[in-house]
Amino acid sequence: MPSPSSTTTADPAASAAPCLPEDVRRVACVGAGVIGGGWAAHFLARGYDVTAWDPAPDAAVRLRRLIAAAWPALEQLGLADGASQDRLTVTTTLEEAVAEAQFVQESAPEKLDLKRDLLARLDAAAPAGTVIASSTSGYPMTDMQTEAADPGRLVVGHPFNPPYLIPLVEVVGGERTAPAAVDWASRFYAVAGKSVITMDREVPGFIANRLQEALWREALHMVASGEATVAEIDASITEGPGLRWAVMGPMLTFALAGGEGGMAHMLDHFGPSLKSPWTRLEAPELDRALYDAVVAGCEEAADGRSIADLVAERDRGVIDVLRATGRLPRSAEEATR
Ligand SMILES: NC(=O)C1=CN([C@@H]2O[C@H](COP(=O)(O)OP(=O)(O)OC[C@H]3O[C@@H](n4cnc5c(N)ncnc54)[C@H](O)[C@@H]3O)[C@@H](O)[C@H]2O)C=CC1
Ligand SMILES: C[N+](C)(C)CC(=O)CC(=O)[O-]
Repeated sequence: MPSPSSTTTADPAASAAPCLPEDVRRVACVGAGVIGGGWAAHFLARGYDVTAWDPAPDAAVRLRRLIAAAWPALEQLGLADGASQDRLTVTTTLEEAVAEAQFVQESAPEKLDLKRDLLARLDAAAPAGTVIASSTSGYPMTDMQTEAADPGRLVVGHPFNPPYLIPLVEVVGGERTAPAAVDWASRFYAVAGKSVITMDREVPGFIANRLQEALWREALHMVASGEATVAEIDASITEGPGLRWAVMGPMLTFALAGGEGGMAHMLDHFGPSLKSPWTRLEAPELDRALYDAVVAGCEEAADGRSIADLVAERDRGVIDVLRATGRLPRSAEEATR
């Protein structure tokens, strides 16, 4: 859990927020599907009180089921003192959910008009100054903050699925966001156990999603043109570059492709031959045939495993990778060293 308020000093950069990031105790999660539920699980495991609201009639049941399914993985990661699924309150109105929130994470469907209206409602209902973050996977905050009375406190806090296991969150403001709100959110996420990349401008697609989109575009293109199957695309990453990327990003990985000469030799050696792939890449048409091929390919790849089976398998695998790469202690003995 974050340290108590007496150990922190006032920070003028965050003076608009009602409390310091280290002092947050109550977080609201608005929208409680895959990502909102994942955020709720993360914040509960970190010892926060969580209030959640979602308009779907079965939302509370779904949310509690998602958190219960995530909890074994979270126990392996190590729960904060006092962390409990019982610290979740599912409210019947949005206003109740955010009334006492010290931070709000919005994870509603990716529809621009919906986000605009919802962020304005959250802004009207949340305590003055409380920072409100959107999980959007691509809308610039400038486009979402248009209806809010206090757009200065609205930021993007883009997570990766599942937010309770993948450390990264990308933080960026919009044209009308106060820089102090971006700083506050970045600090809060770090206190709450996330790895934070803070952008100083609205990068289209943020950073990680922009990279994923390039890969995904090519994957779809290859399926559409019959160049590769869904299974081959997945295996090409899990049996190939994906193994390296958990250890070292694409830049340092390719620096090693240059041997002793590092990136300079890699560029001298391969640069001219790499230019042709960059210039021939094009976006595929997501037509019915491609849609069906990708869905059927994924069903075949799942080979009878349910979504719940795959979630559990992914969670176990990610925890193993976090351990193997030293991001988590490898054993109970190492944890106490
Ligand atoms: N699924 C993913 O891998 C990722 C999604 N995101 C972003 O997270 C956000 C949520 O996406 P998912 O959780 O995947 O969607 P989802 O469809 O699983 O969940 C959305 C939830 O929002 C609720 N909802 C509908 N209308 C609402 C409203 N007016 N106010 C509040 N809640 C409402 C729905 O009942 C549903 O439970 C989107 O902005 C998405 O781009 C970000 C990172 C990864
Ligand atoms: C598919 N997606 C664009 C919604 C994915 C993300 O935004 C991040 C992730 O979890 O990979």
